Amino acid sequence: MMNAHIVVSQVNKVFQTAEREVVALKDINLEIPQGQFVCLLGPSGCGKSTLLNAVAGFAPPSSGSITADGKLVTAPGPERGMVFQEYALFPWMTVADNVAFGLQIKGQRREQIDTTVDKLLTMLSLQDFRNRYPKDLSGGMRQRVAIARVLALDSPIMLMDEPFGALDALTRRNLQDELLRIWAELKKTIIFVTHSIEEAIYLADRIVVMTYRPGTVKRDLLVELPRLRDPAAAEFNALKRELGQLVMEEQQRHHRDELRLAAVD
Ligand SMILES: Nc1ncnc2c1ncn2[C@@H]1O[C@H](COP(=O)(O)OP(=O)(O)OP(=O)(O)O)[C@@H](O)[C@H]1O
Repeated sequence: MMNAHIVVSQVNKVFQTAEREVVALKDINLEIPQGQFVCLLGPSGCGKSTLLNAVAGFAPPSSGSITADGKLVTAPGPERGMVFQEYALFPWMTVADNVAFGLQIKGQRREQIDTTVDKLLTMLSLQDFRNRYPKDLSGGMRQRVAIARVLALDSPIMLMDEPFGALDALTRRNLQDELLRIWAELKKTIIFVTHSIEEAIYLADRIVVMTYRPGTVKRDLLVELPRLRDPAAAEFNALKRELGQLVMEEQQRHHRDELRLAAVD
């Protein structure tokens, strides 16, 4: 596909530690069209964050290439916004100032910044919290601020590393619904890392299951269920079982690997 929004081509990533070499990514090829919601799924250690960080431009691949909008990724860029699991807010700034920060850096005019900030605070139900500081917010609220901050930059691509991992189930579902609504409205391309099978099926157009060491693509499938999806539906559960089997195989590899390493120590 020539006009894919993100193209990951023959990407490998090797970490060299004192004791050994870890092949975190091996022969990864992905073409992600504009507007697709992709979940990277797999157990701990299978290279999901490594792949996301490579697309973000934080840590380049050892070999292979990544392009976004046809341009080679060599560093972080404004067209790729990143949301981390840790909320990464400035503690000394209010909610509104945190959201405005990136726009100030860009040198936008005050009125324009205020308009954008108001719109985003409304979109994420944060209007009543605009003058609060991060420490006075719940985890869910903080993550809303982190999402608003990335949305302020209006990047066509959003990269999300387990953004809801630390939240309780209800808050998590709430933010998932919010994210789906925003995604449908703004038509962003999203790469979302999770180790939750249910979260991946609930959110994604496409799920890429990864293997553990080396990190390769084990399964790349489209989720055709209509939204909003019902986790209690039979099709949802059939997919959950299928993916559960795949993820479990990799988890067992992880476990065996740890036992083997413990035996060597
Ligand atoms: N800086 C590093 N140096 C050495 N090894 C690393 C480094 N970063 C990651 N790794 C290894 O690369 C592999 C992939 O790690 P990565 O963090 O991408 O996995 P992950 O799927 O995102 O897991 P998690 O869900 O725990 O974050 C792991 O085996 C990890 O130990």
